[in-house]
Formats: sequence, structure tokens, C-alpha cells
Amino acid sequence: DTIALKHGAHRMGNRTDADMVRWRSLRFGQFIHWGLYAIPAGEWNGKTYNGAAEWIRSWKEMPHKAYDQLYRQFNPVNFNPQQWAAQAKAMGAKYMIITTKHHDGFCLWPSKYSKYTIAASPWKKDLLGPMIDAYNKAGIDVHLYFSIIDWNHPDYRASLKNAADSAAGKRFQVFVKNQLAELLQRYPTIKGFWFDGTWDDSWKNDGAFSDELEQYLQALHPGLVMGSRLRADEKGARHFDSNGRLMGDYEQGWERKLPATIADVHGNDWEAVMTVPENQWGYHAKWMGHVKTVNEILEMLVKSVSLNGNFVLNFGPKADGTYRAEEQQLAAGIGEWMKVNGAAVYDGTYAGFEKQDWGYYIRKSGTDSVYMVVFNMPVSGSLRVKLPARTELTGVSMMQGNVALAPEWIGRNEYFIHLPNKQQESPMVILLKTVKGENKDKGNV
Ligand SMILES: C[C@@H]1N[C@@H](c2cn(-c3ccccc3)nn2)[C@H](O)[C@@H]1O
Repeated sequence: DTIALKHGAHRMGNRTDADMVRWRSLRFGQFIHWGLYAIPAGEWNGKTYNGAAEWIRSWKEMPHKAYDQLYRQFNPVNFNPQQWAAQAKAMGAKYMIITTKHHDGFCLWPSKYSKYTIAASPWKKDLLGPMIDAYNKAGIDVHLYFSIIDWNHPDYRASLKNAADSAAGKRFQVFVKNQLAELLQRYPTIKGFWFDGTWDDSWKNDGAFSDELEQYLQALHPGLVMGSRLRADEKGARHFDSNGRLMGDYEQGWERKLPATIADVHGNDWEAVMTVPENQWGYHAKWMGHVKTVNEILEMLVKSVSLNGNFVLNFGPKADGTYRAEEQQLAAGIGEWMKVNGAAVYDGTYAGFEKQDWGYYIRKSGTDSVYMVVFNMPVSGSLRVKLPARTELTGVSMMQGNVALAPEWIGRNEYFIHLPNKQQESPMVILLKTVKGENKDKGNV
């Protein structure tokens, strides 16, 4: 039996309105983490910070005062939003999420509610407006990342221990509400907020406020897409309320990790956000450890879509507004594959076929077209396909060159697709045409 909640999930099941249908169809996004942290870039006084570059202010070797003065040097003279948008478009991203304000509290827009903004820097001018315009002109939707945690704001409290804390907390909530309304008023074409930094007690223990805030923003900007990270219920449960129901419009917990199977997503919309190195969002001068390759990123993107989710790849521009070579090369390599095979990703959904070792199935939303994306070519060069019940195969073709293939029926609802060439440098896409049958097990295609 369910617990009576005033501030739990208010909706059963996924949103079906046009804005959410659009978000779901885009599938592939670009995250951008840009801010003062790109100036130290993970190094200070000749020492290297091994944590995430955007967290350097919390490093014992970084005096808060020194970090908080960095805005005096922020002057991205090579910032070129048209070039940023062109790179994202060439990569095949259909939406972008930009950090308006990370945990350090520095605002990339000239907020009237804070002095700690781009207006106080040598650059002076708004960075968000030109970015949003350039991306929208390139046909890419923009969502705004907003950190609730704000290390710069005098009224921020991680927890409320006394009356003074509660008064500060109230002032801080007004500040948050004002800044979010200001962002919607300044940038009316944005499609959603991506909230972060909502794990402190001060936020977790005021589910009512997070609920009211979500409804306030939806009223200001109907159709806004906001994930589960904003919300807590009145018992402090986050992402999923105390009855296990997802709050927000999609599950937003997949940070640097992916679900393993369709069972892990519980029928909810969801999105994964991923770093190129193990754990760097902001620009770090020295990437340590493994740097993901084009094919690794493509597999994460395809796996996410095959499990009904979106996949967002993170970029961390330098303080001067340019991108590091590794990120430029990654964007170009991903874009090359997406140019030929993007049809298998965009508007992709869970196909309902039994998973095979060679890779992933993706169903074009609402159609009988199912893509096979092959990552693990069998030594035999023959791909096993097991059709779901009441499904018949009417056509098989290679995406590259639209070459028809004649599968071999091997009994019941199973086929082998024998590939003419089992060499593969990158993921191979095959298109299956199916129809609803009467579960007749037959071999002809
Ligand atoms: C989207 C990513 N979320 C931010 C983050 C993650 N974390 C975090 C905090 C505690 C445990 C694990 C992760 N803190 N901040 C990162 O800084 C980046 O913005």
C-alpha cells in the first residue's frame, strides 16, 4: 500500500506531450562545463589536483580567496559560439546542456541577483545568450544546467542547524527562484533545466519547496523538461519518491554510468551524462587515466538508445573559449559515423528483441523498422536474430550502401544473417523490416 504524499510524484508514467516527445526523439546531447575552474585547469602552485577540475575550489591546496578572485582573469577572447554550435551539429548532437552556474556560484550570465557574474569579469558580456542563439540557429535545442549548491552565496547552507540557518535558507530559496525565473525570462527558447547539487540536507529536507519550485517553473514556461535530480519528497526521498515513483520528467541519476538492461530503467524516460576521461567535467590541463575513444562513445550512445534513454557527452572548453584537440577529434569522429548511421539513433527506442552478443537492437519509434547495431562481430560473420512473438521478417539490408541481405531461417523464429564481409572498423548497422504476423514460424523473407 502506498504512503500518502503531498510532495511525491504527481504523474504516473511518462509525459506524452509534444515537448517530451521531442526530447525523447533527440537521443544525443552535448554537455558543456565551462567556468572559472577552466583557469586553474586542475593545477595550482605547481601541484596537480587529482579530482574533477570543476571541484578544485574544494581542494586543500586551493585557498577559497584565491579561487574567488579568478573571475578577474576570465576573458575568453577566442570564444566563438557559432564555431561551438557547428562542431556540435557536425557531431550529430540534437540538444546541448550548458552550465549557467556550477557549484562555485559564478554566473555565465549578468544576473541581477548576484555580483559574482560575467559582468564583473574582463569579458563583461553575457555568454549564454550568444551560445543559445548560435545553437538554436544550428537546429540544436538548449537546456540550462543550474547548480543549487552555491559555494559563493553567503546564505547557502548545506544543512540548517538553527534559526539563523533557517532564515538564511529561506533567503537562499528566494535567490534560487529569482535566478531561475530570470534565466527563463532572458532565454525563452530554452527547453529545460538540468539541476545539480541537490544532495545536501538543506535541499533534501525541504521537498515541499522543490515541488513548488518545479510547478512554478512549469507554470512560467509550460512544457519545460526537468529531470528527477531537482526533487525531494517530504520524507527526503530523491529521484524516486517514498512510493518508488519517479519524480520529474526523466530519471537523471545516470551520471558516468549506464543501465545494464531494460529492467534497470523501470519503464521510465532516462538520460545518461558521460565524461570523456574517467571523471573530468570542467577543463583539466592533464587528463589522467583512460580517455574514451569514438567507438566506446558510440557504443554508450547506441546502448542508451537501445534501452529507451538519451545519451549526453561532456565537453570542457578552455578558459580562452577553445576546445582541446582530443575533444575536437572525438566530435569529428562521432559525427562521421552519425552522418551515415544517425537514422538508427534519432527517434530510436527499445526494440523488444532478445539481446544478442553481437550488439544492440533499436526500433524506430512507432514503426516496424528495427536497426541492428553490430559492435562484436562473431568469428563466423553470422549474426543470430530471434524475432519476438507474432513478428515476421520482410526485409534485411545493410545501412551502408543499402545492400539487401538474404537471412537463413534456422527454425522457429530464428534466423542467421551471414555477412559478406566480417571486417569492421566501426559499428555496422543493419536494417530489419518486420510485420506483425500470426506467430507462424516460417522461413521465407
Ligand atoms: C554533472 C556532474 N555533477 C557534478 C558533481 C558530481 N558530484 C558528486 C558528489 C558526490 C558524489 C559523487 C558525485 N558532485 N558534483 C559534477 O561536477 C558535474 O557537474
